[in-house]
Amino acid sequence: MTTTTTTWTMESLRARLDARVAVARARLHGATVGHAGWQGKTWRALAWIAYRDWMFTRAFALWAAKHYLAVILGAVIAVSWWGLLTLAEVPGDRITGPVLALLVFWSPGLAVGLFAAVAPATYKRRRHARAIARNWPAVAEACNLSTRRPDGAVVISRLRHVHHRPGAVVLRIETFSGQTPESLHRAAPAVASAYRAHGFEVMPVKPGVLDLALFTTYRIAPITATLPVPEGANPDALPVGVTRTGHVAELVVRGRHTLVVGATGAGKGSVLWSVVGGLAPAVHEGTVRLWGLDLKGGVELEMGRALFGQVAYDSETAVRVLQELLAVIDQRKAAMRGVSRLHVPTPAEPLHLLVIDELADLMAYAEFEVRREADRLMSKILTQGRALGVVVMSCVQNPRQEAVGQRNLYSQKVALRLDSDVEADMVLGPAALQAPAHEISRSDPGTGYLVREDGAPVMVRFAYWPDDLIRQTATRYAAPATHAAPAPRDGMDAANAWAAAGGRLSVVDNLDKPTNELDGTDEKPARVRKRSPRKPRAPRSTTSTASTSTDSTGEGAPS
Ligand SMILES: Nc1ncnc2c1ncn2[C@@H]1O[C@H](COP(=O)(O)OP(=O)(O)OP(=O)(O)O)[C@@H](O)[C@H]1O
Repeated sequence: MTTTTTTWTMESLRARLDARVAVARARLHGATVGHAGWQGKTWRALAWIAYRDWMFTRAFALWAAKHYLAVILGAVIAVSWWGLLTLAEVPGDRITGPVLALLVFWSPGLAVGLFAAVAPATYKRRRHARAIARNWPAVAEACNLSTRRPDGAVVISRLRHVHHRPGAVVLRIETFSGQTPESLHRAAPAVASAYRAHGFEVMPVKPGVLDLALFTTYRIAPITATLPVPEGANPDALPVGVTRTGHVAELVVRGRHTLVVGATGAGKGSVLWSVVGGLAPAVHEGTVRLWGLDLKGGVELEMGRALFGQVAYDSETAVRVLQELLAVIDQRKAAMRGVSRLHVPTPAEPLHLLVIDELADLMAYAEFEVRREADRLMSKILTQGRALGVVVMSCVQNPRQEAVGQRNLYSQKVALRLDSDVEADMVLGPAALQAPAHEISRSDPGTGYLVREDGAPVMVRFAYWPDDLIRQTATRYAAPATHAAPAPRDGMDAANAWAAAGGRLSVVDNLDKPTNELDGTDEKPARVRKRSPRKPRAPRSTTSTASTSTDSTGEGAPS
């Protein structure tokens, strides 16, 4: 009881102290550099001078500490010289000579100080790089990047150079003869830990040489998307955000199924719209055709409805959409047999991308019959569609088996913030070690790990797509009428977008049609059987899909 009271008191004291310090800092800031007008400008100028002065003094002091003999010798010579001149009462100037002597000994330190004052950031980076290089032999030995030759000499992997990128310091490391590149990969976590990095990324440069990026920050600053341009809409390298090294993060859409997993509020919308919005110019051009399933009643997709050919907002329609997509696969199979092994999108034969927002609504929470049919169709699409130009991007909150039974059929994964390490492991498998998605902060929505086919995870901050931008993109790049234009709905975004885009399909044409019906489609709607009382089920070991085909290339036989 006493302990609780003490803890509470200590905590409340600390909180009050923190609050007071924060208020005092804010006041000081407001009264000095944050002040508007000439007073603020004067304070800012003084702060600038003080900082440069501090950098000069610090750099010189560090140099002097290292070269203390030169410093002492210079001081002794200068003082002695001046003393002798004074004692001997030599007429004339007694200062210039001793000062020049001092400068001769101290000039390297003064030059370093001047450099630090003029370019403080570069100075700091260089010092950091030198410290890393200095520690490298010890780190390399401790991380098993060394070997002892028969003559007793110790050979370590060579650190070619160290350079800085925004948020990261990159070590270029070279193998010694007899060492495999895999050993460098294996040692990467230990090296990152030795340098107290927030994370790491391994990028092969050429045989035997790789770049090891050590992250100096855990966060990637948020970015907001802008209206996409046609040059960017490349399904082979679609820009979707930024990496921790400040590079543009690119997602391969063609030939890959993508699974996006993230807890609620993790930013799945950012991934979805980065892909859909990024591809919008290609959609408009006709080389990409979008299909959408949004069983949350269209809350997400309706905003950019004009970009989609077909959408389904309920599970029965979703099954029909899946059947139509499977029909595309069957047609393509016949057309491509013996001609090509990877579909090349053209306006006549576009890349079909099925976007599913909340996969669990279809695969786990729908009626049993619907679930079973959806599971069968999805398995076929996932195993056969990839090379035929039919790819899937599924977003889901819960990565557990019943929700994403086919997760092994997705060739690349995006793990946004997850609730536990078990979930990270479930989604990413062995890559979870390098991609702790459960450690992503709640305050960083849109941040996640992209794990491509090669299994190497890259931390990415996906671009944020505000609602207005989505509407604007849908208006500017609406899908062609041949992509089964949406039937305008009263008061809904798609209708507005479509009308603004020129309404290539007249409202009247569509009035009597169900929203997502294809023109000229003579397919019958999916037969959804009424649910009968369920018999007690025998326990299942695994779902049929996962057990029959785990071929990550997606070319295995359908279940
Ligand atoms: N890339 C981003 N940068 C900054 N903020 C973002 C980003 N992505 C999302 N957010 C913020 O996080 C909020 C939640 O994002 P979003 O709706 O996409 O999450 P979600 O994973 O789809 O959640 P749910 O599964 O509950 O629908 C957004 O309203 C937005 O404020």
